[in-house]
Amino acid sequence: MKRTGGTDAAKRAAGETAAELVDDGTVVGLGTGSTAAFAIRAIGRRVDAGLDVRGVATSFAARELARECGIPLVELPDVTGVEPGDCGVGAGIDLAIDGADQVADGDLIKGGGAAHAREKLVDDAADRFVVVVDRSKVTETLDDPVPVEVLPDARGSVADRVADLGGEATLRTADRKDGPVVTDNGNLVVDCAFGRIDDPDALATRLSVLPGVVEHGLFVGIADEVYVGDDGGDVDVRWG
Ligand SMILES: O=C[C@H](O)[C@H](O)[C@H](O)COP(=O)(O)O
Repeated sequence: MKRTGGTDAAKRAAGETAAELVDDGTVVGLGTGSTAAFAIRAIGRRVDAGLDVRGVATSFAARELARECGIPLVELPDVTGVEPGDCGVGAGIDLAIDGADQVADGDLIKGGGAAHAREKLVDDAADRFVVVVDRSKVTETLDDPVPVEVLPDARGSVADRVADLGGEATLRTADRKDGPVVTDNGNLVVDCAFGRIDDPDALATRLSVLPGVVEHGLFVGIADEVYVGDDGGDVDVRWG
């Protein structure tokens, strides 16, 4: 679920500071959401000024924004290898910059924009994954609902299994669409409320093995640093 407390000034500070980390001649993972968008626009301005970079988009929305900003794009298999037995021989992703919905002790909940499956692929493949958030996202423990992308036919069975785990699943719908939200991958999202998540790693493992789950929004042990922006334009680097 999206937290709406953060200001644009704080998001801009985090996103634009992280965009300065992009080195010439590298491949950068381009995150999804309003905070990552500040980073994408800043990278676009650096490309205009001569930066040589290739981007790997984490969603349809990130791809459209990167195109608009003039960032040359490649697909994930182009940089990770695509032939059988060839995985990992490509250039790889040097740096990924992406937002989050909640951060506690360096672990994340993502997927407020239903993009977490591809985000996890790209962010995890990066040598360095930098998260960009405003202060409203940082909490002591994770306790927001966890977005879970499911195969459409599995929405009921996953909801039942989530209940067995002590959670409550709600099929995500959108304000301006009849019916459920459909992800970029053609799947559905159930938001699973567990209350306070004391052991995110254990919950991540339990969710991953449920039949029909494509990907969940718990990012445990994946982030290298979290750039936390505030309204005054300062950025605090945590868990680095
Ligand atoms: O699916 C969407 C992503 O995980 C976003 O990175 C996340 O929702 C944060 O977005 P925002 O920066 O707009 O709060």
